[in-house]
Amino acid sequence: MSEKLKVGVLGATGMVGQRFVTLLENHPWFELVTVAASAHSAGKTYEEAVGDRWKMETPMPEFVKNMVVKDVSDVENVAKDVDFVFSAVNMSKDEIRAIEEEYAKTETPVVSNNSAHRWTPDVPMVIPEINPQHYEVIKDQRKRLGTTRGFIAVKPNCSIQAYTPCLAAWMEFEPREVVVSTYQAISGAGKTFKDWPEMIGNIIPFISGEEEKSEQEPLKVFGHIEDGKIVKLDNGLRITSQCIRVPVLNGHTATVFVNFAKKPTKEQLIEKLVNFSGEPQRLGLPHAPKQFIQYRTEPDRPQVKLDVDYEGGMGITIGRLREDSIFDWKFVGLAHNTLRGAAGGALESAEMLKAIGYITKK
Ligand SMILES: N[C@@H](CC=O)C(=O)O
Repeated sequence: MSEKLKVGVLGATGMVGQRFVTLLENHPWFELVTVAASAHSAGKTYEEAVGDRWKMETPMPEFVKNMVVKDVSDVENVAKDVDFVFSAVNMSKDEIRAIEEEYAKTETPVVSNNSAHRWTPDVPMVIPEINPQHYEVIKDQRKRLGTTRGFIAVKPNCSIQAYTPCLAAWMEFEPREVVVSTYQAISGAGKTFKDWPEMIGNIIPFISGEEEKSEQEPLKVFGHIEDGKIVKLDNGLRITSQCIRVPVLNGHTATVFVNFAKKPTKEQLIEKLVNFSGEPQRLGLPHAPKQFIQYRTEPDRPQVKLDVDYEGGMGITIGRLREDSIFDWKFVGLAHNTLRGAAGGALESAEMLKAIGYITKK
């Protein structure tokens, strides 16, 4: 492997930013050289800026402690030293849309965890195992932005990761009506039990904007490119959801009911799940799970404590697939929300973008 690509993390002090920092320690292809955050953190060392707000299970990596945090709004100053950036900035949606475009216009690719650009029609929203073909729209986005190298790519919401891969694996059976309830960990809100003690022994039946994302984002992931824009799937697949915050640190669980146009057998469904793999597996990307979806036959799986870290938090665990009295089939899925569902998913996307030539040395 030639020289590593230099990367910056925008919003490096928040929970997703911390996850990026942790995942980038000793990355074989990428070297973290710049951390950027709000003006309040700028000028401090990373260790000082984070203070007692370090939320990862492992200690802060030594290599980042003395890096001086840059002001994320000082776009030219951040962009000059990096080949691309990960974005986990914490601003209003309008501000995020604007600043991510500013970075792209400095010819710096942006791989974003934020939702702000998910519905920009020429911005690919990719789960690399499912729809890497959507990266082709980057050439149209570059025309709009007037760039030759810079672009924005995003990943979809964490809440969809425990069931969208199943629907992808089962597309030939034509899933139609899907009813989902998600049970979402508190790290999805950037919190631990220390800073959200109200969640101990509690359930909150509302997560702002989450149900719309859970219902609509899979349709863009399953969409196609038409005239330089991604058009969402319109084949009769409809998803309805309820999203609930539960007292779990990491791991979003989903209970799912599905009707199909062509009802498959249980054996067919399981066979499709366990054999589902994509370009990340074929290319052997550093953060690609070897087995993307595991199926557990025990009646009490998936369990957060036993399964959330499957394949380093990048795999999905499915269980309890059984016939339903109203729908065709029902099952339970689990995905790690800050790994597969956030920083890990964005990192796998960046690895894919490098492997297929969209992110290169400046
Ligand atoms: N919006 C999500 C983020 C994913 O982890 C949530 O609140 O859980």
